[in-house]
Amino acid sequence: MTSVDKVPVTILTGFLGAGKTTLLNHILSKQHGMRIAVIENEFGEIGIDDALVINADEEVFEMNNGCICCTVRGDLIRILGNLMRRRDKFDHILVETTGMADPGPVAQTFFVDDEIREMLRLDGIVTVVDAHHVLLHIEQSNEVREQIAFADVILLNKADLVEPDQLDELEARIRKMNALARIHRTINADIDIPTVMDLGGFDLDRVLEQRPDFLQKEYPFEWAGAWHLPAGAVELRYGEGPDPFIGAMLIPLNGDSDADLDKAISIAELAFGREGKRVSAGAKWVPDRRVVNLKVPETGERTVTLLIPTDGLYALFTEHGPEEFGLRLEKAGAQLVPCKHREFAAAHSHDDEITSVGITLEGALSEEKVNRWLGPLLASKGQDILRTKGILNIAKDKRRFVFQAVHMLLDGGPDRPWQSNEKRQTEIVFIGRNLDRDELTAGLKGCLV
Ligand SMILES: Nc1nc2c(ncn2[C@@H]2O[C@H](COP(=O)(O)OP(=O)(O)OP(=O)(O)O)[C@@H](O)[C@H]2O)c(=O)[nH]1
Repeated sequence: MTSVDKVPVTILTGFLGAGKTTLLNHILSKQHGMRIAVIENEFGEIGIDDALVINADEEVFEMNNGCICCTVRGDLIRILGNLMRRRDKFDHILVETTGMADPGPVAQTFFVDDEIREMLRLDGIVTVVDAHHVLLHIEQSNEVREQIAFADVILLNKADLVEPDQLDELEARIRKMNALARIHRTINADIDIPTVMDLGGFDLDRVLEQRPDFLQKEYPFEWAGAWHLPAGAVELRYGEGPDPFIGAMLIPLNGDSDADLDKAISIAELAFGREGKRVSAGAKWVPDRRVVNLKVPETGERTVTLLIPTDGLYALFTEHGPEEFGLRLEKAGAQLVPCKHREFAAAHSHDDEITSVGITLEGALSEEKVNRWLGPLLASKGQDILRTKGILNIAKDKRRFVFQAVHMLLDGGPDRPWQSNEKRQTEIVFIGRNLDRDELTAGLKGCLV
């Protein structure tokens, strides 16, 4: 299949509340003659975006429960595969990521999966930037920096909320993070569709130049070594390291070929995805198919005794390279040298501090009480509460009240009437740091009539 026949894909990214859905709605409502299939990935305990995306003829596929760049990448590949069986129905695919996604691994999907690469081509990464909040986000979020660095096109959105000279400064700052992206200033993500949808190809060479390991698969461990180990006790010694606990796993190998190590790698990948067990200093470790979390000492060294069941070849996988925490194996005071070892690109990590709290509540709310609760709540906690979205059941109103906020900027109003087959209930989701579920739930309950 030539590049022309392949279906173009656009990845739409940008931090929480930057304006991705606004851009999506703009694209879906314009007459551009393109038939677009949309794949959406939402962060948050309750999916509200459904209510915020306009009804369009285009097909929208939702992916919830996980971030597109990690756990649901398999889902993305499956949905893309299904779409390709009906490829006569559309001309372009748009993948909207969550505000928390690192676009790198999503983009990587289009280069490393053979079937996908055969049928689809990444047209580009479009990053929407919230001009009003982006400086705060650049400081706090690695994902935002990645979203800007990977972009082919950047929309410097919400230009109406920022003075022109501040916009100039912002643009200069972003330019430093990505010298080649095309930057457009927008209000309500209002932009010519070809400017974002017809870029003619994601610039893989540019990305490879900046990140030579872009196409390298990521692993949940950084290092593996193979040793011939004698049956009985072997000492594993280590010292201070980069994390309070470091995961490790010992697996018997059938032989010392690359294929044998590859087999062990697959086992270790699965095991590192599950919760590990802890062993304390001085404890005995009998190798099984579980990861052991080694407690790292604040000073000095620790020893864990490995009980090797039979003479043979074993592979030890570790979350960090051995030199990072002084790891070595010893038998009767003599160091054992691995017969081979391999290094792996480590998986990216997320800002784990950002979580979501979803609340569903029956009973009608007083609009006045909601205003009295929500406004001050967002004003006082606006630094921590990054994003709020909700569908409210307001007393004596036939219509749903749909609202959303980015930090403390609120936006919303009455929406369509509640349907007869629909449960009248309030659904609200908060995304941010230090969220107190009980306090938020109590606050919402206090708005009941
Ligand atoms: N003032 C102003 N508000 C905007 C602009 N663009 C979008 N908004 C508002 O910003 C809020 C968030 O916009 P969305 O498009 O939902 O943002 P998003 O990136 O899809 O948000 P998540 O999916 O939660 O990450 C909405 O209330 C929009 O109406 C703009 O250019 N100016």
